[in-house]
Amino acid sequence: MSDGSSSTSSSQLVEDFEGELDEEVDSEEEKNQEGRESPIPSLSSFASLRAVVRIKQKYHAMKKRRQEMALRLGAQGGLTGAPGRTSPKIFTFDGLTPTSFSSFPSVPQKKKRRRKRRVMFPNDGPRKTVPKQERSRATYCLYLLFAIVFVQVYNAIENLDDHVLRYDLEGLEKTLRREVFGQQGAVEGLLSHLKDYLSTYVHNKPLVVSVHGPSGVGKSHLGRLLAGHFRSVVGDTLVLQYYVLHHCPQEADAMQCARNLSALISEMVERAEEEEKIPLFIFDEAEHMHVEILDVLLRLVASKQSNEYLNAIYLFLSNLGDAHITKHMLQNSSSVSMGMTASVRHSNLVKELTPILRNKLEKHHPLWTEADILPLGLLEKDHVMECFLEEITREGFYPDHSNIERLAGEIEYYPVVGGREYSQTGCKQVVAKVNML
Ligand SMILES: Nc1ncnc2c1ncn2[C@@H]1O[C@H](COP(=O)(O)OP(=O)(O)OP(=O)(O)O)[C@@H](O)[C@H]1O
Repeated sequence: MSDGSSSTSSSQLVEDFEGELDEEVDSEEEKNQEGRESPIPSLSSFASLRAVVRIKQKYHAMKKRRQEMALRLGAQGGLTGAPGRTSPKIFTFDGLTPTSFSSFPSVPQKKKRRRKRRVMFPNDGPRKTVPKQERSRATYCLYLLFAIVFVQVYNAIENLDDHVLRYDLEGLEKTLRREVFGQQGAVEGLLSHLKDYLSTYVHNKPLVVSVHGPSGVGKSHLGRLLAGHFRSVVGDTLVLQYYVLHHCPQEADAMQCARNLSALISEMVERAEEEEKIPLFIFDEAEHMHVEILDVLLRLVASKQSNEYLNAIYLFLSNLGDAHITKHMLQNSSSVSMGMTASVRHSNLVKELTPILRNKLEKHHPLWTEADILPLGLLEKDHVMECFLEEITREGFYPDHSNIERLAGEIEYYPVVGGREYSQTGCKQVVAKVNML
C-alpha cells in the first residue's frame, strides 16, 4: 500500500515538476516575447538569461528532491529485499465526498497562449513593414482635372472682372452720386441693372430700362451723364442719344424715321460686335415717339435677333406715368418714412408703383413689356437748393447761402406732407433763374 502511494507521489512529483516547468517556460517565453517588442534589447536578453538560471535552479532542486525520495523508498524496499509489488488497486467513487475532490492536487493544465493580434517579426534581419498601397493613376488624373477646372474658372472670373472694369462702373457710380440729387435709390437701381448685364458676356436679350418721372426731376440729366460716361469708355460711335422732337419732328416722316433708325442701330450693333463692346442707345422724350418708331424698336429688342442685337443697352426716358408717381409720393409721405434711407424709400416706391406704371405703359405700346421700369421721385426743397448751388458755381457766381435760399424760395412747392416739401417743377427752372442773375 505504502509502495503504491510512494510511486504515485513520485510520479505526481515528476508531473508537478513538468507542469511547473512548463508554466515557467510559458511565462518566460511570454516575457521574452514582450521583451522582444521592447525597444531596449539589452534588458530583454538579461531577463531571458535570468529565466534560464531560475529554471536551472528549479530543475536542480526538483532533481535533488527526487533523488532523496528515491533513496527513502529504496531504504523502505531494502528491508523486504525486493521492490514492493502490490496488487493493483481498484478505484471506486465510494466514500468520496464533494469536498474530497477539492483536496485533489490540481492537475496542472497547460496555459493557453494568448495570441497577439500584432504580427511579430523575427528579431534577426531588418524589421519588416506593411507594404505601402500604391495610389491608382485615376486619382492623379482626378487631381489634374480639378486643377484644370480651377484655373478655367479663375480665368473666367478674371475675364469677367476685366469686362466690368472696361465700363468703369465704379467711376460711373461716383459721377452719378455726385451729380444727381435726391435720386439715390433710382441711381442704385440703374447701376444694379448695368452691373448685372455687363458682368456676363452672353446675353439672351438686350438690357432695356425705362426711366419715368415728373418734369424737372433729372431724367434727361441722368441720360446725359450716362451718355458722357459711355462715350468715354466705348467711344463716340457706339452711343446714340435720340431726341424724337429733334430727329423726327414731323409725324408724316415717322415711317422713314423708323427705317433710318433701324439702319443706324443695325450698323452700330455690328460695329460694336466687331469691337467686342456694348453700344448704348438713349431715347429721350419717349412719350413723343411715333408708333412706327416704337414698332421698329420693339422688333429690335424683343424678337430673336442675331447675337449683335442682344449685346446692347436701351434707355428710355419719359414722363409717362408722372401723375401716378406724384400722387403716390404725396399720399405716402408720412413721418414714418422720415427714418427710412433713400434706397429703402425708393425700393418701396418701385415695389408699389411698378405694377401701376407697367399697366399704363403696356397700354401705350407693347415695347414696355420688354423694359425694366425705374421711377424717379419728386425732388425736395433741399435738392432744389443743391441744384442752385451747382448751377451758380458752374456760372462762376459766389455761392452765397442766403442767395441760394432766396432763389429756392421762389420755386413752387406742394403743401408740406410728412415734414417734406416737394418741388412742383423739380430743378427745371434753376438754369433759367440763375441765367437771370
Ligand atoms: N436730380 C437732379 N440732380 C441734379 N440736377 C438736376 C436734377 N434734376 C434736374 N436737375 C437739373 O435740372 C435741369 C433739368 O432737368 P432735366 O432736364 O433732367 O429734367 P427732366 O426730368 O428731364 O424733365 P422733363 O421731363 O421736363 O424733360 C437739368 O439740366 C439739371 O441741371
